[in-house]
Amino acid sequence: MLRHRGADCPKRTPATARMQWEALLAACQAALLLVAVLTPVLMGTVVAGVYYLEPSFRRNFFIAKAFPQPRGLPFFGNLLQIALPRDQLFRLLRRWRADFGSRYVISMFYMTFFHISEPESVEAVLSSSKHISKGRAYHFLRPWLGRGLLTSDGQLWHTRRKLLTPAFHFRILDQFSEHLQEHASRLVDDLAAAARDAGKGGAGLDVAPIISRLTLRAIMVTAMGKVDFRTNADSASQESEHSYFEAIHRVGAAVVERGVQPWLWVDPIFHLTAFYRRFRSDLETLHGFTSKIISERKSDMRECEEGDQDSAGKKKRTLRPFLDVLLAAQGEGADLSDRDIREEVDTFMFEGHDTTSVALGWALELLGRHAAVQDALAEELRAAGSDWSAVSRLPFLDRVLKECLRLRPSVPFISRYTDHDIVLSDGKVVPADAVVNILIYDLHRHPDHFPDPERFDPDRFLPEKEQARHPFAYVPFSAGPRNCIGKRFAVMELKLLLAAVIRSFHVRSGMPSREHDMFTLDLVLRPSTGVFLHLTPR
Ligand code: HEM
Repeated sequence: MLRHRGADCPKRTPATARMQWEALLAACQAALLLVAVLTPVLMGTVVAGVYYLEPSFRRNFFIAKAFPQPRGLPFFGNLLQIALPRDQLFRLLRRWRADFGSRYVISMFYMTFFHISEPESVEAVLSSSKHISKGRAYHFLRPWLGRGLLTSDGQLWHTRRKLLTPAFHFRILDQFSEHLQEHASRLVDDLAAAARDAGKGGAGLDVAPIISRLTLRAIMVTAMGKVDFRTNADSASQESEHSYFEAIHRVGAAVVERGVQPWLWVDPIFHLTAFYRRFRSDLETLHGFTSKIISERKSDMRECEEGDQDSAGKKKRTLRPFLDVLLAAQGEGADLSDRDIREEVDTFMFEGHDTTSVALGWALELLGRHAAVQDALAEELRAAGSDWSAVSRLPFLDRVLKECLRLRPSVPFISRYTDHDIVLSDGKVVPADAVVNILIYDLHRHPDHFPDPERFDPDRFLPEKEQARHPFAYVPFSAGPRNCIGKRFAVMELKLLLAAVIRSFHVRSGMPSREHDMFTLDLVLRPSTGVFLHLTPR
């Protein structure tokens, strides 16, 4: 039976309404009080739990007190200071170097990070065969690069490094010089065409995408054996190259942004974000691009297999380029799955083109600010002629390139986990199990080792000056057992490309004059907007 609702309800007088309102307020206050009491208790429990479970956090926290630290908040540490866009973050790191020196720490929650940029500590970390595990930032590269040479450690890293080192032997590099010279001429043609289209006005031409395209093709033709890229790529290939670059830029940015937002370190939380959906689709693009390179090379190799045997039908022992080394090792039964090979190809495609691309862009930009150095270099190149082996030995070109990589190191920071305590000469200790970030950008500006550090002066690398300097004051390719495996390749490529461009153009910079405003924090020293140059044919 239906009843009329109003019949049973007590009448709502102003007094009952006030009482209900007060009860509601009291309930809210109680709830707020509960939250206020419980939150610190909960946070305290988490912190205490982590400290209890992980004694190294506790130990490092106290040891770090000997180092200067930017003032942060209790519990959060410096977290809120680093929650910045990446270009501002780049400048913040420079300010911290100016304010706190070349050894300081920052913290986030219970974690401490040691920032170093002076040769003694850098040597202690890099020269050791013990501190070879990579820091936390590299974990975020794993979905992309897996356990390739850059991100792996332990026995796996040792085995792969041994397998791949011969792929960068100087005899192999000699074979590459012809390909690289072809690419150098192509770069000059592409720049000339783009400069004509861009005209003379404005900030000039953004050379970064043109150089990236060229260095990507150079690594594909040489290390990956993709010889069809010697000729002009068709429009489908150009489109997939373009998507590859865009995906690399976004994934690099995502890795840095994840690194400064600790809540995104937890995979299940990261996977809930829109950020992750974009990241996953970029990974598909990157992995699709490299898988195609591998499958094409596999079928090319099957076709060439017979030519690989001597007259007695035995396999010839030859030095092979990078991808062939991996595929041959797999064919001979090495413990290398298809996925392992793809992870190495992803690693070398990225390291092998993005580093050289930013290095060349920044070298041209620096020369575009220093006309006298540029003219002296052009004169040395003119006198040398076009023979590659002569170019590789030119002393001024060598010094110019070194100075460019000092001021604009392609890899501005690297990171390690320490294996054991490192006692520094002043008695301070960098403890075991700590994350040490080596700020190469700041190291190369240490005023004790590079007086008037912002001045562009290739003569800092005259032989007598180099010999007098601390060997770990200048490490653009890192140093010690985990140094850059592609250093010789990179130097050869950069010398050839730089020589070709300077022989063909007068270069003038179109960038803002304030140095640190041009960069954004990334895996490589990426420009915030582009690398703008005015190019005039010589
Ligand atoms: C200007 C060019 C380059 C610069 C400045 C550079 C710099 C570096 C640095 C600083 C590291 C150490 C990274 C770390 O410790 O986290 C490194 C490692 C590495 N580089 Fe390069 N690199 C360049 C070009 C290349 C090229 C052309 C290749 C490949 C063809 C390459 C492949 C690698 C690989 C695979 C590693 C990891 C090595 C290992 O951990 O054993 N790099 N590079």
